[in-house]
Amino acid sequence: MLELAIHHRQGDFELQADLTLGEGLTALFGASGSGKTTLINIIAGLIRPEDGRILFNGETWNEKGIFLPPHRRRIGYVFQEGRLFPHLTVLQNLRYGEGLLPRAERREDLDRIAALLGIADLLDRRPAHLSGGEKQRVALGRALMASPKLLLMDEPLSALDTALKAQILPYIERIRDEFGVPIIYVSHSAEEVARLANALVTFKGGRASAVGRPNEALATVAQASGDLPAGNFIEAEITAHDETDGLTEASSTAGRLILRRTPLPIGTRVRVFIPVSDIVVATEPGEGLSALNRLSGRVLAVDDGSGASVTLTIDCHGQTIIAEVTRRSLRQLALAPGKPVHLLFKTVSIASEGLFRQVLP
Ligand SMILES: Nc1ncnc2c1ncn2[C@@H]1O[C@H](COP(=O)(O)OP(=O)(O)OP(=O)(O)O)[C@@H](O)[C@H]1O
Repeated sequence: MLELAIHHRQGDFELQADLTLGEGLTALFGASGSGKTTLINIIAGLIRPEDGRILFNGETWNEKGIFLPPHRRRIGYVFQEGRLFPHLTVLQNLRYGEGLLPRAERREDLDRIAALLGIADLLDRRPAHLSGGEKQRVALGRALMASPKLLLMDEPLSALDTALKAQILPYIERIRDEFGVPIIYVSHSAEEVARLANALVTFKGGRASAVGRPNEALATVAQASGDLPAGNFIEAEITAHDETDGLTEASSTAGRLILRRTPLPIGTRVRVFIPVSDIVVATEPGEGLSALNRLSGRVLAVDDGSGASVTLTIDCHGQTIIAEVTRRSLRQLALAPGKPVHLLFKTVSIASEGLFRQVLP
């Protein structure tokens, strides 16, 4: 557990962070210049905060009069560009991280890490002869070889194109799921955050705030980042596959979801993305409709903005879902707080890229 109580000024910028970060992957999300890199540099010990307390699993890293230097914090740091040593081979780059540790503390096995990251065939090459994605996988491997207690990743995918990102994301998921090392991950991409994050910290005006319910906050994050349309994230568990119809069923607090057949096994926890624009709101259950997904709930709030459509916040058995209707529908259906409603959407509204596998700590 990482406990932070930090106040730091640099120039005109002030960072305030009072946070407790736990297991799994915590995403730091916020506009450019909002202080994300400053915070992870403070955690890493690369910046000494003006005033602050950092405790990691009970060990004091920073407090008045105490400053544990970076190399004693046992942190793995992966940057935007891999920053590999150009004169060393992949193998030597990997061994470098390990070499920083006393022999007794070396926990990681090079073969296991090289296999996990798919770099076993690259060990003799130098960074100049690697693709961008390969470099980043080696950078991940080098960080892991130092047997870190905490991994910091500052936009590790942002220098890669979409295809390469898709190639690396599963490796980051495996690190998250198989290493048991907490990860703090800076990202501008809602898609990455949706797929990877167990917890979320957002930054506004230099203030870092932990978000209690990441699924709901993710919808806002998605809109802010512009890489996903306005939508809802629902946490669910895969319960059955229907081979005949090519469908997968998942259960969630909100109700049963019918998805397109996914290869993910039964029992897998997923985060499902449903765009706001695909949800139909009805006051009757509705028969003779093709939409397979039907959730029931109650209107919590009506956001009567200025445009032609109105945003509804609906509570579906504890899961908040956002939907949009026209002003005319609002009137005709007499939608108001407290009104019971049914939400319909098609299975095809859930794109396969809108299904994010989760392993929650
Ligand atoms: N050495 C410095 N001296 C003064 N101000 C600085 C210094 N380094 C960064 N800043 C300022 O601190 C603020 C936070 O910067 P930081 O790099 O932490 O933001 P960020 O959220 O990581 O941004 P990005 O997403 O663009 O990487 C910015 O306003 C930046 O201009």
